[in-house]
Amino acid sequence: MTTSALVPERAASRVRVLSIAGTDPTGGAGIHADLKSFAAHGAYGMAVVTALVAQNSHGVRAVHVPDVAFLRAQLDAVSDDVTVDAVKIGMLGTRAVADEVAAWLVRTKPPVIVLDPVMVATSGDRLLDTDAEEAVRRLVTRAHLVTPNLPELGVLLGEPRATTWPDAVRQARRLARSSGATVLLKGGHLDGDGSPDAVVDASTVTELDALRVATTSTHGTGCSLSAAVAALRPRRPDWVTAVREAKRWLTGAIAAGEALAVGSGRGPVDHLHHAPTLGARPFGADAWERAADLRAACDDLPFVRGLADGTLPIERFEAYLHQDALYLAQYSRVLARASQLAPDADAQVFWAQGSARCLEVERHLHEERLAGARWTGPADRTTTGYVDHLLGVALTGSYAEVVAAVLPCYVMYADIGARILARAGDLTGHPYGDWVATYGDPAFAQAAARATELADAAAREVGAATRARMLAAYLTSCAHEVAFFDQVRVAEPVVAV
Ligand SMILES: Nc1ncnc2c1ncn2[C@@H]1O[C@H](COP(=O)(O)OP(=O)(O)O)[C@@H](O)[C@H]1O
Ligand SMILES: Cc1ncc(COP(=O)(O)O)c(N)n1
Repeated sequence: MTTSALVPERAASRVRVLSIAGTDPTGGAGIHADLKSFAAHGAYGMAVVTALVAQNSHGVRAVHVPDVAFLRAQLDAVSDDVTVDAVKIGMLGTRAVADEVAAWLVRTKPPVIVLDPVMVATSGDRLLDTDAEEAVRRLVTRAHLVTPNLPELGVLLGEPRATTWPDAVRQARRLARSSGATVLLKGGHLDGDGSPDAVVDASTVTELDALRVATTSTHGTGCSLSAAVAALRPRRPDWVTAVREAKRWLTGAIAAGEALAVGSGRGPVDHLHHAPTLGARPFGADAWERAADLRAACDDLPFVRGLADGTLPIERFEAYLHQDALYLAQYSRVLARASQLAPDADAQVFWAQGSARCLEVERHLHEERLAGARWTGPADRTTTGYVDHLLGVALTGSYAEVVAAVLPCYVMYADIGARILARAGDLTGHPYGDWVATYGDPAFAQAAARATELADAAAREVGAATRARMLAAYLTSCAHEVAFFDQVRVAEPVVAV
């Protein structure tokens, strides 16, 4: 008696799908690709190994097929314990393996069986013994969907490989009629601008067009597609719906494959291309690197150099401080907005304290440095430009976008402050020592690090579109920071608006 007979069947939150296939230690094809494909479609993946394959993006080096008794033990270990909603069969290797899998299918009768009749890898290496072809033909009659490429279709029918798409579709019809399986005919091996596939059964042909992606990242495409279809089918009404969805996903995965930088031959596809924020670098580090040019531009500004060595004329410094005070009064409102939108009490407190601190600094600047009627003018164009950007994000953006927009003011000042402090050395007698000490202070660096952490956390909660808006808001703020440091050489006296 199996344990499954003792335990009542529970409703499953995810489709439980099993891959029976060979391995690829570089993760592009075989069970490794299948498991990624299952996960990419929200299914719970399992795998039984038919053959161990030493391969990479250049080709197959060696194949080891374990004894079929061990294969049977793996298969039974799964089916004795787990309800299998769908099975995907890939590389079988030998006739004995194909027959063992067929016998297991007869014993367990999985409700969805997808057979990828793997014979030759993209690299040209054989993955199926010639004397196993007949056993695979028999297996086709036990499958619900079979997914041959053009050469495999020819072998399954005992006919030459089709050279045109209409010929291939006719062959697929013959296979569907003779086997009773639905055929997913794959057109990846055709020449031309398209890479069409077709779902063919005894009475209907549904063609699915797709553009051919100009790439060498096609290792494991057949594995990934058949696995995706197997994962989807239990929760889709028919084969055409499941295949259409899987193919759209695969075309995107092929297009994103090269960016993975895996291997120097025919590389794998990116199974997770549709979830670009999954595994992405933390927002703060990513945005910081993308702003490298803007940050570098800051270092060469006469204002920054003059601040560091103390040669900046005092009127210019005061003009800057006056604009800074006007800026801080508005920046404080945007930090208060971040506090208002914050997802938890810790974040709410951090932004509220930041908001209050801005107002304190602004008051302090006026009292200490800008006493007298001279510095009462309005905000200039550079200041209003920055403030308008921040207030715009605060008005229409989500918490994550507001946090991204305010972040550069923390991190760029902490960075510049620390570097000016290092360059200035001893601040005794330095005309701008108080300013340098404020932003070079480790406490300010700590606040910048905490603001970055909160931006990282916010970015983890959002989708790709919002993350892109976060990045845009951040980089716009960085550009405004550069302009702000540069304003002293642009206009003197400051132009009021
Ligand atoms: N360059 C490409 N651009 C877009 N789709 C492709 C490309 N190459 C293959 N495909 C698609 O990948 C899937 C696998 O196709 P194919 O290469 O024919 O099978 P196999 O990987 O089994 O040899 C099919 O859906 C096919 O249309
Ligand atoms: C274990 C295993 N199974 C299948 C393939 C075919 O892969 P491709 O889709 O590149 O032809 C492979 N290379 N390795």
